[in-house]
Amino acid sequence: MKIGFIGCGNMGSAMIGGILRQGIFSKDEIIVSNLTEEGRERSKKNLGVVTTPDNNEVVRSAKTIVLAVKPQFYEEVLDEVHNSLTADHTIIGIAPGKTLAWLEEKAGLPLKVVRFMPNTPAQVGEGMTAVCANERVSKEGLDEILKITDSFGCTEVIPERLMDAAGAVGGCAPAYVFMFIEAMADAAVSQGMPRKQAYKFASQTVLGSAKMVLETGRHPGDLKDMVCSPAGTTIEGVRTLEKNGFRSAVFEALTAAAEKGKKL
Ligand SMILES: NC(=O)C1=CN([C@@H]2O[C@H](COP(=O)(O)OP(=O)(O)OC[C@H]3O[C@@H](n4cnc5c(N)ncnc54)[C@H](O)[C@@H]3O)[C@@H](O)[C@H]2O)C=CC1
Ligand SMILES: O=C(O)[C@@H]1CCC=N1
Repeated sequence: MKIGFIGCGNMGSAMIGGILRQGIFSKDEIIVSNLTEEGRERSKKNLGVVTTPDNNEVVRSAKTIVLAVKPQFYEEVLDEVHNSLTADHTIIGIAPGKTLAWLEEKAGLPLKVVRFMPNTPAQVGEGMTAVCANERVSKEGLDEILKITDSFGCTEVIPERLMDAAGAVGGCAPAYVFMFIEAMADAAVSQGMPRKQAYKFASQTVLGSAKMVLETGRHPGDLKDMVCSPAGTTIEGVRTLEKNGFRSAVFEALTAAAEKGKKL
């Protein structure tokens, strides 16, 4: 086995999907544990990977271990497996608030520790993942790890102090974007557009706008100005968004998410 996942729900399966698609590891090089029979069956059926109910089996079988359970279960999982961990293991935490130092302390021995902050667009190969690692991870070791995150989208290596910011603008933000898409589509439906078509318009518009920011390198405000004709329709919408505190609402939402990350 090349890599093991303890827990495999939304985020674990999104990451494994990318790893398999890019051929980083094959199905029989990935072992996944899950508490529930249903979860194991889902991983077997959708991903074709090896599954087990035993978290220790994952640690005994693979040297790179991703902790893909909810943050609340990190401590009990590390308690459960710490006797199977060795100095040759690399553990990868993907939960907000679980720092490199905390993970190493709970693992109970000096070992290589990495943090990812991925997001669910990994499922379609368009993830945005932040990565940081402790000093035991060599440059070559980090390069191997980055091949994994690159398989499901873009990666940025960042200092650990920025992980909560990355959690807000990367990990959590798809939820806010989906809310924005849903709200735009609702408005189009209220104007008479069929629901399915409204989702297509809203989603493709978000995708295209994001692509413009990435590909032109132009300031988002500049790109916004390009859309706003004098005395036109768009600027009326901009006025309404400003009146309703759109930017401030987004600012506060990401700040709340980042602050929560610091407390977990
Ligand atoms: N969902 C998201 O958008 C993102 C999630 N994350 C982080 O990823 C981690 C996983 O989140 P999700 O995939 O959303 O959760 P999830 O609930 O979809 O998946 C967790 C899986 O772990 C299994 N599990 C629970 N306790 C277990 C145990 N003791 N041993 C083995 N398996 C166990 C559950 O049955 C479930 O299938 C969390 O720490 C979360 O903070 C990070 C970035 C984005
Ligand atoms: O809400 C959460 O805890 C996870 C972390 C980042 C996105 N989802």
